[in-house]
Amino acid sequence: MDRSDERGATAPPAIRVDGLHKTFGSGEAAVTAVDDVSFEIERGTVVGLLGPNGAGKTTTIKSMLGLIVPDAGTVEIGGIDVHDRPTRAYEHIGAMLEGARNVYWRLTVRENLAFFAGLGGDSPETVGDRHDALLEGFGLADRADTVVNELSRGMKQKVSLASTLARDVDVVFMDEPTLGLDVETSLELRAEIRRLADRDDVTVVVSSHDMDVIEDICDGVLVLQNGRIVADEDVEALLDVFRSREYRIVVDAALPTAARNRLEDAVDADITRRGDRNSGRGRTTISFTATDGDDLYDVITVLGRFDLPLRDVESVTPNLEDVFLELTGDGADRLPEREREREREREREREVTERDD
Ligand SMILES: Nc1ncnc2c1ncn2[C@@H]1O[C@H](COP(=O)(O)OP(=O)(O)OP(=O)(O)O)[C@@H](O)[C@H]1O
Repeated sequence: MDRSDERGATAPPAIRVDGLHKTFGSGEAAVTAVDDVSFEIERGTVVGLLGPNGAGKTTTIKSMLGLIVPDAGTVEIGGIDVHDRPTRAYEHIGAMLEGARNVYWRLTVRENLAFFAGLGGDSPETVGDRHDALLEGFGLADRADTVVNELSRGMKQKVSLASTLARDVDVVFMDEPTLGLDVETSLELRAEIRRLADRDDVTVVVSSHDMDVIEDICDGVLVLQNGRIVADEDVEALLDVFRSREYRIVVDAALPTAARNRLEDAVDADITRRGDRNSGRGRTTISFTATDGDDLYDVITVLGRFDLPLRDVESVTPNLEDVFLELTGDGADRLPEREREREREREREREVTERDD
């Protein structure tokens, strides 16, 4: 996105990380947690930092926050190098790293907000309106004078996020912001995170294992694996890449063995069959991932050659979790089983629809 100012100069990105490297320990016990990681995050966007356990997410976030000193590489926040000028760089940064544990349970909700604003150097007089708006936005207004200890887990989590935002922040880091919340509270928090970016131009970096949350609120994702970036994409662009590759074709017949063998050879198709084996009738579902532009035509040609009646051809929309698993290879062998389970669900739905027809 072009962030040029009136003089045509381009504003720096909210975050710029270049050549980050961190190894813990030495000799045989050395573990490289982050290995030459570089990326930029634009202002006013929500970006998910994803990766399997041990991929290097926490080390990356802590390096950005100055809590870990990297062996190599630079981090700039709003164009300011955090190593050279830490106080300036961190002036407008908030972090919610340990959920509800980073607020004071013996203080009231409003006292927590005042405390965290004070830590950032804001005086209570100047932040009153901001805090009223936050309390309102998070549905905490009628609990403003309640001691945090007496609140539910979801409310504590909201107080934690509100405290992170209690001072004027431009960039916010969040680690598993919705972990352990009920569905309704999770949705409220997600909406609030989205509003922060859309309305207040705040940049949000979210680390989460919940792909549903990431798909819901993030503009982009950074996927780490073994300390390296394996994807740095817009969520929609990433889904599009996979969307055009997954196909499912249903034919109203059982497949002859020769056809089955051809399809397995040609596109490594996953073939499931329902119906009466003896009569040869039934329905067969052929799922496959196209690796080049001809694969779909090849499959259709084989089906045509065997005179198999086509019932349905669809391109499958994967969700972010499928994409993540495929990118990281984490649980890759679970994919066919997940796909089969979804196909069984769809089959049940079709049967119900057909019965109703
Ligand atoms: N202080 C440390 N000393 C030694 N090794 C460490 C230290 N911190 C992290 N590591 C190692 O570095 C690697 C990356 O860890 P990191 O915590 O950054 O991963 P992560 O992606 O945040 O994982 P998780 O999702 O499990 O929190 C892991 O192999 C971890 O064991």
